[in-house]
Amino acid sequence: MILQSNNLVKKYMSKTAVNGITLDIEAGKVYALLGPNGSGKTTWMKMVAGLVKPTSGTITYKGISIGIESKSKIAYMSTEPFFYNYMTVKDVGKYYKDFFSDFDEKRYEELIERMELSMKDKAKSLSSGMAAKLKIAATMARKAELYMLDEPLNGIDIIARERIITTILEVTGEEATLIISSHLVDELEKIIDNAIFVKKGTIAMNGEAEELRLAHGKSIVELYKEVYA
Ligand SMILES: Nc1ncnc2c1ncn2[C@@H]1O[C@H](COP(=O)(O)OP(=O)(O)OP(=O)(O)O)[C@@H](O)[C@H]1O
Repeated sequence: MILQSNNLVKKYMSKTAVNGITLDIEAGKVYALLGPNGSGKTTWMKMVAGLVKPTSGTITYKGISIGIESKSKIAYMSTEPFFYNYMTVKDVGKYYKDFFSDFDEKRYEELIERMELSMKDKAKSLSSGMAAKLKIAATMARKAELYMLDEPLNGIDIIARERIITTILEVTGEEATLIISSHLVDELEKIIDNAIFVKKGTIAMNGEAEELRLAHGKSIVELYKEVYA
């Protein structure tokens, strides 16, 4: 087990965003973190990334509480923009390199090319889809152990999505662990090992994708519709 979330709770005033999530994440697997808007996916990821403090419960990464050590091994891509308008794509790479010692410039160059972006592009001139690709490239250029991508496919056209998913899987290799949050279930169905269904801050269903399909005689897409109907 690489990551353990034990009865994790996050309350904002009267709002409970995460209401007791217990999860074990295994190394080398690809997880889909599924759920409709407001179900608590982002809040859970932010707690794992060490950006939001849990109200109660514990999270350990390789047996140690989330902190400086885990932050250096976990690459988290938030839904929020992370670069400034005046930056070029190249500047974004430099900016990231300053923050993360595991940032691999060569890998960044390769990713920028695969995303069909140019180092000279100005961040402010990018379309929202291009900016989304840039964010993925910067995150995946880190040689992290665990990648957590919050809604990476949002704003990316349907043709590019499949290619981007393939790129993500190729660049991380077999050993890395991936947690991808999305409501675009059909795009993830083919590539995931495990599916986690989050509903109103709790886990509604969780397991190996193939086992879930066999046990219920349904695809993950069909299960998604059933869980959130
Ligand atoms: N900083 C905050 N202050 C108050 N409430 C918050 C805050 N962050 C999240 N929430 C609330 O917690 C709940 C869970 O939000 P969260 O962003 O984790 O959901 P999500 O599953 O990621 O949704 P989406 O798919 O829309 O991104 C929502 O009801 C949201 O309004």
